[in-house]
Order: sequence, then C-alpha cells, then structure tokens
Amino acid sequence: MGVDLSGAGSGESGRGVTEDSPSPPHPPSGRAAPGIRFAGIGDEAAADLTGQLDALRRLGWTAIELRTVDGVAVADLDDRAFAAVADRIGAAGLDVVCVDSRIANWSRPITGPFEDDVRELRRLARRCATLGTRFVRVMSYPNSGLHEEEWGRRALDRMARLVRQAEQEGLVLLHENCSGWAGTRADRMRELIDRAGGPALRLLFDIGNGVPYGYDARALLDEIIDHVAHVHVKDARTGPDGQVRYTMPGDGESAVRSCLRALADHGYTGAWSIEPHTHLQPHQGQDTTGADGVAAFVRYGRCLERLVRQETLSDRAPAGGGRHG
Ligand SMILES: O=C1C[C@@H](O)[C@H](O)[C@@H](O)C1=O
Repeated sequence: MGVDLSGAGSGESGRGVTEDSPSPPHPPSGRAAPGIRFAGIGDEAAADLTGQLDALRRLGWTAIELRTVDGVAVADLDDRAFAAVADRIGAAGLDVVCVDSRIANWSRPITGPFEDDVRELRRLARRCATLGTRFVRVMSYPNSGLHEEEWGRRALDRMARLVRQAEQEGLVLLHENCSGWAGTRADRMRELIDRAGGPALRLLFDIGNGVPYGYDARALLDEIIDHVAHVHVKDARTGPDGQVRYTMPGDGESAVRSCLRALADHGYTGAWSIEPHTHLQPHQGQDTTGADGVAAFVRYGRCLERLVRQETLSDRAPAGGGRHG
C-alpha cells in the first residue's frame, strides 16, 4: 500500500503542492476518514477572522479551532467582539472543535496567580456554550524554580480544581503535550488523569511537539492513545545548526504518517487540526501570517489531505456520513 510507517518522511510531501493543487478525490466537507474531520487553528492562517474564515472556506473544511482573533485570546475579547466572532463563524457554516486557552500554558508558570486560570475558565464556559464546543485546550504549568516534587504537587492540585470546575461548567479540558509538568512525559500524563482527572479531562496529542521539546512523540502516543480526544497536526525538523524548523506535514521528524495511522487504527474519532507553525509561533512571539498566511495554511491543509489519502489511509473506505463522519 506504499505507506511509510517509519514516519521519517520522504521530504516530498510539500513539493509542488500549491493552494490550488487538485487533491485526490475527497468529499468537500473536510472529512479525513469515517469519524475524523480535518480542522485548523485559524490564527495560524491570519490574525483577523476574515482571513481565518477564508482559509477554511478555501480548503472546503467545516471545522475551526479558535485561539485568538485580532491577536486577542478568545476569553479576552470584549462581549461585542465575541458576539460578532460567534455570529460570523456560524454564518460561515463552521463548527468550532476546540478553544485554545492560556490556562496553565507556557505563559503561566506554576507560581503565578491561579485566579487567572479560574477566571479564564469561567469566562470560556459561557463562550464555549455559544460556540457549540465543550473542548478547552490547557497545559499543566511550566516550573519556575520549584523542586520537582513541589512543582508536581502544586500542578496536580491546581489541575484537579480546574477539572472539577470544568465538569460543573459542562466543559472538557484537553491537556496538550506541550509546556508544563505533564507536558512531555506519558507517565505524568497518566498520573494527571489518575489523580486529577474525571470525565472532564482528556488529552490533546500534538504530533509535532516532540521535536522542539526533544522526545519521541510517536512512542508517547502509544502510551496515551486511549485518552486522546483531539489532535494537532504539526511537523518539524532539527537542522544541523540545532535550530528547529517547522515543515509541511510528513517532511519532518515527527512520524506524522505513523501517528495518524495509529490513531485511525485505534478507533480515534474527532478532529485532525492543523497547526503549521510555519508562520505563527505564539510562544516565540513570531508572526508572519500577514505576508501569505492564508495561502500557506491552505497549502498545508492540501498537503495533509494528500498525505492522508495517498500515504496514510489509502487502503480505507472513503470518509462519509455524520457530523463527525
Ligand atoms: O501557543 C502554543 C505553542 C505551541 O507550540 C503549542 O503546540 C500550541 O498548541 C500553542 O497553542
């Protein structure tokens, strides 16, 4: 079937792919496989909502993941701006699959004010109801000088309280393998679930974060796959100069094909949401989406569609049916 399960990447995924490159035949609704739909984090295409919606429209996908609009986090938009965002997303026929919060993320160390996270979650509860999603992306607090044990104790305590709050608000927190106490280790992710979890805590698996954080994300996936409820598609490669560069999906060292295949084989349902990082790296304060962000995002999406249809799930029944079908 010609599938590269090594995940090493042919280096050719992005070659020759243009925004208008015809994809292999696929339903126009952005379905990757039965139960799996394509989505994208809108602000990786453009800061403004017009650009974000345009990118998804050009791809023909019906699902967006929201992080910021005009550079403002969803929780910080004023009520009028938020109402306009929600109306326009609805009018564009898009579903919101997840809101990416700053709760416990790289900008909020464990010694910072917990109240910021409680307040953000409270605000997002109302907003997620309006947007029609229950998923809120969180991390698990980077350390700032505490002993390892104390860091873990405080992170677990805070996360348990946030999970209880989410449950009361009807939300589900998705912990991302990124920054934080449980960000890079499967054993800690499982400990988080065992000790702080409940129905309101699941895992978000970002395929590309292993490269910048220096671990094997493909191996980590095997240990957490039962708990994965959402996926970011990202790929990266470390150059000879030690610099991490974000690549088209399949061209880096993240074993994108193998990860997607493992998820599909495991019966994963939900979104495969692109987070290219080629033009926006929020944690590095780098944003060049203004140049050709929408076109680049669309190229990335087309590249992923091709990778999935031709190299990853080529032996599967075509996608179809249902809202998540
Ligand atoms: O701000 C962020 C930093 C990224 O590296 C991470 O994967 C991502 O999801 C995010 O929101």
